[in-house]
Amino acid sequence: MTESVETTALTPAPGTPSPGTSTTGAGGPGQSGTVVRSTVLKRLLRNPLGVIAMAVLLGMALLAVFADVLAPFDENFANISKTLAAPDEMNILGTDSSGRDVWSRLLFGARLTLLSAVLCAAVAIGIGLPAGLIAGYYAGRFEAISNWVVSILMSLPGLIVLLTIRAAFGPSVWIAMIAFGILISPSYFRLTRSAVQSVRNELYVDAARVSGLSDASIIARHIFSVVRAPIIIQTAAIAGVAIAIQSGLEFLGLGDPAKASWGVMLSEGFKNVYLTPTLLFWPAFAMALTIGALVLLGNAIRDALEDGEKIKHKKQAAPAGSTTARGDRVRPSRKGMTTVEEGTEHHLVKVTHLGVGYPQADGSIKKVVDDVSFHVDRGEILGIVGESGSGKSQTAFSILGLLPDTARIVAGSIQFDGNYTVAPGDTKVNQGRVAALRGKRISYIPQEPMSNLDPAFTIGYQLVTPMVRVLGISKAEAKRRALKLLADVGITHPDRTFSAYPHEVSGGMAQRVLIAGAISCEPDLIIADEPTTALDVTVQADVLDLIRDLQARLGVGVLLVTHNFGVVADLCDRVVVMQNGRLVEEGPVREILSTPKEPYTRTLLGSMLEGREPMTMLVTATPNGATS
Ligand SMILES: Nc1ncnc2c1ncn2[C@@H]1O[C@H](COP(=O)(O)OP(=O)(O)OP(=O)(O)O)[C@@H](O)[C@H]1O
Repeated sequence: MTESVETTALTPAPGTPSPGTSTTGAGGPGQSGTVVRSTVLKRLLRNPLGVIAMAVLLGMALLAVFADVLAPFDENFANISKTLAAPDEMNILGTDSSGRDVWSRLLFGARLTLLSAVLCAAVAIGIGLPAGLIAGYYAGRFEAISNWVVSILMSLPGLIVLLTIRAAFGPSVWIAMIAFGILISPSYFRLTRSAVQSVRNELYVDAARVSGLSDASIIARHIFSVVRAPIIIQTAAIAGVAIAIQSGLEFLGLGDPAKASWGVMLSEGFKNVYLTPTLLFWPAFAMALTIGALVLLGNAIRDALEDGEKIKHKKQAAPAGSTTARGDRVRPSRKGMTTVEEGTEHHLVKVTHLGVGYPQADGSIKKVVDDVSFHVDRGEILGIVGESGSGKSQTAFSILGLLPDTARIVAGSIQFDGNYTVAPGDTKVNQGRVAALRGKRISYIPQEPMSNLDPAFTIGYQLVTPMVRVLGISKAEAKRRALKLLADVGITHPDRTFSAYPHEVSGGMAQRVLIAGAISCEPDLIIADEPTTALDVTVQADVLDLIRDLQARLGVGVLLVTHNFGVVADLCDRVVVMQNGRLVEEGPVREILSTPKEPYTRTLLGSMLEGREPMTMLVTATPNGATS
């Protein structure tokens, strides 16, 4: 997830297992090459059909662009003494019933026909793509209204609408194509919206949000990349349909007779089909060639995108971790402490009587966090422990400002470094304030490392981009820092991991990458949500060691969400025990472990000692908070 920057040099912790020993993939031993993605264009050029299609379309485009130069006559120049003439030196494809040169009209017709197809596709994309992106990403009211508009547009009889527009505005091909573009924009809308919906809730999108990226950046970087390919394929098909529709209208005699187009020529040829069949053949041939090339190109692009990956062998990079990980830690001056808002006690994070709830169908609000208070200071690790569904993540997400839209703050407040991100009486987290903190002063280590990395980008890219944006450093500098960070978190071959895609590394290595990203902006607070749950047991200890080591070196505050008291005992200074959304007990870890006061804490501890993980309800809570 987070991708940001570390300016310090970290020394691996004594006792930290040999980096990379527990990982596979890019850093795995014995790997002789790295999987890389060849570009779509290269794959397209290797497909003969793709090359033919591109050549045909390029040829058509060149003929259209240079029509003025290549055409021996004006499109409407008529030699009435030479009608329906056979091909000769002057008129290489003959003349039509008005004595106009067929070759010249084909060239000018190509210009009009291709431009009108481009206009139609541009209008459809211009409306459908942004609307689909917004509706898919934000959902809510915009999506509901868009769905209505789309349904209305789709229920309109297209041909009748076009005929009406022709009657109202005259035989303009441009107006007809704009109207047709609007009529087919729902196809782009629906395509885009469903593609966005499929990734909207991916963890790497949440992770990008946590790393401080704005919605616009997330859409441009993570969401748009998902719809780009289908849009290109669809455009090839739509352009072909636009040519067919436009020519069809003109064939019916609804076009502008003053302009040469393939449709007008078809109509003219049809009238004289018995006298000069070639008049019909040439525009039909040009249309078939162009539409066929568009269809083939769409297929070739689809094949190129589905063509997976190839193995590119390259020299093994020398291990960099051992050397680059060494060095004295120079922690640059931290952002100044902000002023403490009046009437507050200063802590790094202070949660006071927090309540979070979700409105129910009957109008009531179901509280999932109820009257929870705790604080985290710099340099300490606070654990929030509790069984599944006890409200740990909802509490952490309240601090991160990542609660779902439907969630309500029903009570209490949250302060970060003295300033309210949820002020008393607020019903929502102050997104303006939290967005400025996320990725910079608050970072997040997620539960599932793999889902929090965008599969479409290399690990290096995902580390470098936020550094460039947040720290304002050059790409080269960001790359240098990223490589060092990767070495610092115990990755054996930072170079190789840097250029690897997420699917090429193991879960343990991905979690190390995310930890590198989380510390890269020197945050004041790291929120780690079950950071080891998704990992192999053999890797869990490594990752916990790493978090402990980094926390001690950087002096940051850590809020560790876990259901596992073993992890708390291993890592935390203080612990908060939660059950059914309420805080059951709080105190120093040693104290809670040795003399737990509450029965629920004892049960939770008991399950740990028995080696069970308390993932399910252990104790039934009574309404007053007591346990049975
Ligand atoms: N979007 C939502 N709408 C309604 N209820 C929700 C929503 N998200 C979470 N909840 C409820 O909030 C309660 C607390 O959930 P939370 O995710 O904080 O639990 P948790 O202690 O972190 O559990 P886990 O370890 O399984 O993640 C649960 O009962 C859950 O069903």
